[in-house]
Amino acid sequence: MANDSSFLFAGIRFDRKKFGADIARFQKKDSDTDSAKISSAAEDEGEKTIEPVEEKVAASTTKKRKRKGTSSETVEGFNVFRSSTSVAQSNDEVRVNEESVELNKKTKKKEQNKQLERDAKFRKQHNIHVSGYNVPTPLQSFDELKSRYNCPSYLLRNLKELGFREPTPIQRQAIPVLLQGRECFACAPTGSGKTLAFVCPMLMKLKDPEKGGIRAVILCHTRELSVQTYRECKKLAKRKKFRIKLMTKNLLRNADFSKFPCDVLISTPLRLRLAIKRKKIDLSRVEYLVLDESDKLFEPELFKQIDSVIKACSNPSIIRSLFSATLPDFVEDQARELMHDAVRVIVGRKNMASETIKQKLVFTGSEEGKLLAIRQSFAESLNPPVLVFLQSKERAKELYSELAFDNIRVDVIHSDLSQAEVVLNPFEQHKIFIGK
Ligand SMILES: Nc1ncnc2c1ncn2[C@@H]1O[C@H](COP(=O)(O)OP(=O)(O)OP(=O)(O)O)[C@@H](O)[C@H]1O
Repeated sequence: MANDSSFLFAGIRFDRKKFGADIARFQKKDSDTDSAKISSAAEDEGEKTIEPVEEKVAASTTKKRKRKGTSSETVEGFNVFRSSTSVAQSNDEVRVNEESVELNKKTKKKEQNKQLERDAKFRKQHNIHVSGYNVPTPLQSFDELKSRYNCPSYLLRNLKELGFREPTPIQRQAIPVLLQGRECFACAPTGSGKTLAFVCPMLMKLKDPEKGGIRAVILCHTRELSVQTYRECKKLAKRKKFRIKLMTKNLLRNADFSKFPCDVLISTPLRLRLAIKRKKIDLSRVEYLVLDESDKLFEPELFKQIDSVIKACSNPSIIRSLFSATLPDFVEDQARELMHDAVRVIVGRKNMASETIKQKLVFTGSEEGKLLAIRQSFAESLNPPVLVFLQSKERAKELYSELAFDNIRVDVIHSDLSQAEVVLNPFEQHKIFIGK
């Protein structure tokens, strides 16, 4: 229609001088008057509005042309087909892209499933049982510490020098779990290498010595165990200047904990609790907390001390781990309350002794029967060195006094004896050693 009207008005001249006042009036009224309004004004005022109409028409034609111009590329001639081809092409491309993404996803999923199967098979082979979300692949060898986790060379060298060729089952699984930054509660038999399973990832996480405060805490339920853990730590950290400290009585009494350069602190719960209460030791920077022999640590008499240590380690990104030879249900319940998204790793069967230890249950009928059975075993089959564990120090003392009069080399160890009185290596002495 606009084109038609432009034809109608073509060639007509408009005397702007003559109709200047009217033009001004119209412009004042509404500068944005649309063509409909102008055309109605043209109807009212006849010739007067011809030029604006012409202008508007021209403008609208230009606009239309412009619009046409913009669309003409796609509408005219072969462009029509070209545009539809390009749309089809881009649709094809999108489809192909989607298909390849889908394929990639499927291949990835397949590969993941295969890896899960391989992991399950490997765990079965090593008697490792895990539960928890997204448990990392167990270690095939210590070399994987380098290839998968970029383990520093000092640590690999130390492992080699200590003669550790292959990781033990607990090490195979607990190390990757902790290196992934996951919390972990682990249960593996006595002597299965649990210490290395938590010290190795701890040293890797700490990377380098730092001065800012205590960064890792290992809690052990007895002084003897804490000394042993301290020694293991020192051996593994050789060639790296980590400040590894053992919380001794002396340290507790004399140290200025406000300036305490320490990367790793090893302590019993009672000493650490005293340091928190009396010396205001700051544990808020601790990134790594290990509860070793956690079944003992969670027993009622130690629980209060553990609780205050756990509360003092207030760093929100702390990684906590529990290691134990047995995992009673009450410990597991407490561990679950304490930890977030933890992985449970059990080697062998839960609460079972090592399969390399032969066990025998002997029915003796009465208390006296026990003594008789022990004497009989010594006479028949048990060759010293032998360790005899008893429930309490009273029972240890009793058995010692009974056996001391027999013709055998026997010694006793319990907490009433001073460190000087304790002979620490019964195996060198070839004795029967009775202890609590
Ligand atoms: N991968 C390994 N290869 C060979 N020996 C190892 C390995 N890991 C640890 N050991 C050694 O095995 C012994 C027992 O290790 P460790 O004391 O850590 O066991 P554990 O599971 O903590 O025992 P416990 O429950 O009595 O504390 C140690 O002498 C340790 O040096």
